[in-house]
Amino acid sequence: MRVDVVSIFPEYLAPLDLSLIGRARARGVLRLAVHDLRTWTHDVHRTVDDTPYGGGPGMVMRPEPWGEALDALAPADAAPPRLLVPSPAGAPFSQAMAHELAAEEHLLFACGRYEGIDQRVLEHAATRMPVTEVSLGDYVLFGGEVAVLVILEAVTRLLPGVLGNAGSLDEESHAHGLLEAPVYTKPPSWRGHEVPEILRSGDHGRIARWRRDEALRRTAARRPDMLAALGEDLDKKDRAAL
Ligand SMILES: NC(=S)c1ccno1
Repeated sequence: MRVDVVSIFPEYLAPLDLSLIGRARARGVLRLAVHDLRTWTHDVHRTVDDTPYGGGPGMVMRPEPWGEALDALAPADAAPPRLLVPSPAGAPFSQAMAHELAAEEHLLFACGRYEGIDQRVLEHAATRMPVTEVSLGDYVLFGGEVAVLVILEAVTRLLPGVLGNAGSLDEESHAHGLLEAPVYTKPPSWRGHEVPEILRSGDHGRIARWRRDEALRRTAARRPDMLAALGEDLDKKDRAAL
């Protein structure tokens, strides 16, 4: 997978050199490049923003640098990337979207700052590539860079060969519409707290059932919306756990 990130603070993306993402890059599983938007400015002050039409507080990111950046990174003679623009006004990011993005060949992230990017940049981009405004949640950040770190971590870990134990993906939260069950390791007793006996029984059938029941109970308590979405997918044993 190829990923390009455009930002006025490329150093914000430095964590993408670390840990499992850094290793995926070193192995060529992820070909990632971070670009400074000011590369595509031409004035002495390398200006990327201006006052908003219609008045109001703050500044808006000018369309010209963005237009040239997208022309350079998504040339008309190449397969178009999927353009992702982190924004509080975006569609909610989810594990399902992470899986969708993990199947893409080329992702292009545009990190907005100030009051945002001139809307015509997204409108023009949409004439030649898929554009998705995406939100991590109902809150406002200084810009899109932190959201890119989160999204890229969620996506990269789904790429083949990145996680040492791909089985981890099967039981984790949101893998099958439920929150994951609690996990335990040695010692069996710790400060008066015991590991559930079932997990030390060696009975893998009963252990699997216990984990499913715990996941159902946790989901019912913390995310009833997720449980409701499962609807008919719950069988009699599932309903008995609730
Ligand atoms: N909620 C998100 S993703 C965001 C981006 C910029 N500000 O908030």
